[in-house]
Amino acid sequence: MISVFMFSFVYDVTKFLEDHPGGDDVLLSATGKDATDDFEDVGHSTTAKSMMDEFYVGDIDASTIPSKVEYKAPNQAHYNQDKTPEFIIKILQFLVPLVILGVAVGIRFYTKAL
Ligand code: HEM
Repeated sequence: MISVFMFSFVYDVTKFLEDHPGGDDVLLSATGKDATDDFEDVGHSTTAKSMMDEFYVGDIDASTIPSKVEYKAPNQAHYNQDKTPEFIIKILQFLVPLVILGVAVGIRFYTKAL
């Protein structure tokens, strides 16, 4: 049985797969999850909605729906891949441009003097 869950009801769409105007792939990908939003997003006609009675097999037992699990970011320190202490990186970020600038000014000064 290929069933989709919508509006707190279960529908068996096994026999409808080949006849569904939207194709069988959308029904198959909606199987085993709440397809209410997918169904609503398509903007199914009232004819489509009345057809659903044909495929109704039962109500969803609300007690079996898992409560929504909120994502919690793992509580771990920032991973420093190259193991270089952060303060050295900060000093280098400041020093490297200064050194480049110094070398550039030095070259300019030296070539001008010649
Ligand atoms: C028992 C459940 C369903 C029935 C009876 C049904 C029926 C229909 C019907 C009659 C149409 C033709 C257009 C219309 O009259 O609205 C249609 C189109 C469509 N349906 Fe369903 N449908 C069902 C479930 C679903 C689900 C769960 C999805 C998505 C996961 C879906 C996706 C689509 C798509 C993408 C179209 C094509 C829309 C278009 O080309 O404009 N349907 N369906």
